[in-house]
Amino acid sequence: ASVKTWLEQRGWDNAAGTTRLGQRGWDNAAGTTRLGQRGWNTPICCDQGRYEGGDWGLYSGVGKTCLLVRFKDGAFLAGSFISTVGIDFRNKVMNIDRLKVKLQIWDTAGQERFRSVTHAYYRDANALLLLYDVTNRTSFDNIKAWLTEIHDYAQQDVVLMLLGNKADATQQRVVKREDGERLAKEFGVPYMETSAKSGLNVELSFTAVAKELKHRSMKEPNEPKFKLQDYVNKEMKSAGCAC
Ligand SMILES: Nc1nc2c(ncn2[C@@H]2O[C@H](COP(=O)(O)OP(=O)(O)OP(=O)(O)O)[C@@H](O)[C@H]2O)c(=O)[nH]1
Repeated sequence: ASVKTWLEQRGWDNAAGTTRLGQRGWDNAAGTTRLGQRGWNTPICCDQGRYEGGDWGLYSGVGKTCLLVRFKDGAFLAGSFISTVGIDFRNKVMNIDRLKVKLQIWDTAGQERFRSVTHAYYRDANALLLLYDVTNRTSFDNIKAWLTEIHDYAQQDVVLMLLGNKADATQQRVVKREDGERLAKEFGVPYMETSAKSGLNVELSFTAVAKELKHRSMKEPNEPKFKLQDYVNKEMKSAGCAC
């Protein structure tokens, strides 16, 4: 969709095509604007999926909350696992291309019993971070079903990223990186492996999504298209990452 269409789909008026980021809910100098309040930029971490038969399974524990806490506070939530109830919100201010941006991030519960709640939220998301757990084959196998679900319910041009989390757990790994890459390629979504425990690619994944959204809203007619996967590859390469 054109930028104009994209903005209109989100209820922004762009008649003159001249409005700028600050007017669109990107954080201002006072740090008071909330993207989420304006229908903006709300990546969700989610892990639900559907078995072939069509029933939903339980996909709790892939590390959504830990990834978010790592991103927001730079820490790893070690110890006992407390499952998210319903939905949780966290805000984080980032600097994107010299602009201060506040993201509102929705952390969804992975348990089946909360599915109707979480379902309602991803329809309004501007971006979705879709997680599986590299130590849990079922969580990976159900990504296809989850992508179908996104196709059916999320906004048509939602920004997507597939993340294989728990990459630090080398001993327990059952899903190869190549499998994740292949699946991402098949569905045309950017992909990388992350670790909430070590911090691997956590900042990068959120930054890449925020950049994509910012580029979409700010795009000048002659500006080249921002390519999320290229950006991610370049950043990983320059960090010397063999991941
Ligand atoms: N080794 C390792 N463990 C992780 C990582 N991320 C999360 N965990 C562990 O996985 C378990 C579940 O993490 P959560 O972040 O609570 O999982 P969740 O996906 O939010 O679960 P729900 O809220 O039930 O949907 C916890 O015991 C974490 O310590 C990671 O990157 N590496």
